[in-house]
Amino acid sequence: MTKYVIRGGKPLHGEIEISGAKNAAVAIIPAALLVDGVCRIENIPQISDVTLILTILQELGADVRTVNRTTVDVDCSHIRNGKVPHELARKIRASYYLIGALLGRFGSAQVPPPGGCDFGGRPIDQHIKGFVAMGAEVDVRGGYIQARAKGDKLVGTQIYMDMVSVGATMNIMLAATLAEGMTIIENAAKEPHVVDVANFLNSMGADIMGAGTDVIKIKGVERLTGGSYSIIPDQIEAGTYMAAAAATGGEVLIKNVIPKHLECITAKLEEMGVDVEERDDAVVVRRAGPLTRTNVKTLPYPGFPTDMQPQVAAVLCLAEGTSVLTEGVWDNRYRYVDEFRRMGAQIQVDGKVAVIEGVDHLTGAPVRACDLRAGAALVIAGLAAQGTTEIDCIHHIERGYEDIVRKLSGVGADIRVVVTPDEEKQAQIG
Ligand SMILES: CC(=O)N[C@H]1[C@@H](OP(=O)(O)OP(=O)(O)OC[C@H]2O[C@@H](n3ccc(=O)[nH]c3=O)[C@H](O)[C@@H]2O)O[C@H](CO)[C@@H](O)[C@@H]1O
Ligand SMILES: C=C(OP(=O)(O)O)C(=O)O
Repeated sequence: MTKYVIRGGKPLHGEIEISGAKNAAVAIIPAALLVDGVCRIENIPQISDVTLILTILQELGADVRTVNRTTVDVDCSHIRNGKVPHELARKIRASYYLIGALLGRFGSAQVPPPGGCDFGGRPIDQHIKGFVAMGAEVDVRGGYIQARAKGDKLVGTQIYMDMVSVGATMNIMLAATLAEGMTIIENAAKEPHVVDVANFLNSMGADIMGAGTDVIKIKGVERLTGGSYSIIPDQIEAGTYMAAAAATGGEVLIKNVIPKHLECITAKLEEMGVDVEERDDAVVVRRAGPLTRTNVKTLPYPGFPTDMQPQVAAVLCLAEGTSVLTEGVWDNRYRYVDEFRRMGAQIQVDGKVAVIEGVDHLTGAPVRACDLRAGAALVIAGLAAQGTTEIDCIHHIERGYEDIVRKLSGVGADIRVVVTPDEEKQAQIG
């Protein structure tokens, strides 16, 4: 088994460079399926979710060429509309974007239900409602979501989302790009990655207006041709390192960010006594004094992101006083709390509300990452804790953080990857 071993208690000092956004990349790569030409995609994060989604595109016949560490050329001119393989699709949530993209390009799609972090249910009824409104028939047969346009093409229409859904907004946008006429998404999600996907599609020849507001208008076009596009920096990766600096103390310059995207996180850290200085494309996070309690509720953008909820919980565990954390997006995103308790955290959970009693210090312990951000939160807790923390199931963390060990070591953290002898032996045997 591969673990992270962290000897905590060291304030972080130095600089960290943020990679491209996971949640934009895993939608932009499937969006390339709509393009009849070469898309050069830059600032791609090196994470396992990206590798997987690129592999799925290759299985569908896309030509994927690595240009350099963060750039790929994706040519989907000659793709087939095959079934998306189960074993790949079920490993990630973002495989659901293949439904919108293939349906938009070919008028039909066969994609297994998605995977991703387990927060209770992760329904896709709003995605399906959108496809159906545009003239598709959708059912589940033989373990596949089967979607087919009744006519030759999908037809634009007005779609009112029952709740703000990032995934459904982007999936409908993908399906509508090559549809006939105008699609209007009302009550659309406004996340930075929604805007990024719209900008990517527009740069390839789409006609999308209003991304970043709650009404998005997509005028269908005949064809998308190639181009080049650079993915935005990862808001959540940046927020995670901001939380790490807040929890450990010290001073960290976090580079290659869009400070506007971080304001929801910055505001909460400042309430907790952390100093955040905004620069053009960087933030400096400093903490010298004690952390103070606050309340946090996760909400769709520009609210506090649910993908930062476990990481901010790690900081609140060390804040003086009682903090109330409310999860406003998912039913069950507190599965990590038992692992925090192993480190001495005092947290009570009742439904969507967690009450956190700050403690003077956490202590290192063997813990397990149950999902991506829960794993990142354990890293933060381990960095701040006294003693040694061993985190297993780190494959969850590697779905979404490029080079986390190198980046943290670069700011003075004592964190190592340890492969247990059993695994080493297996690797030698081949
Ligand atoms: C609003 C929000 O913060 N969404 C996050 C969510 O997006 P993701 O796309 O996974 O989730 P959604 O935004 O779609 O879900 C938001 C809420 O809507 C509900 N829902 C969603 C779709 C649907 O068809 N039916 C339905 O009921 C969900 O149960 C959830 O309560 O995880 C992504 C990856 O971690 C993040 O990048 C997104 O920022
Ligand atoms: C939950 C996340 O990812 P996914 O939806 O891909 O599981 C995340 O990015 O925080």
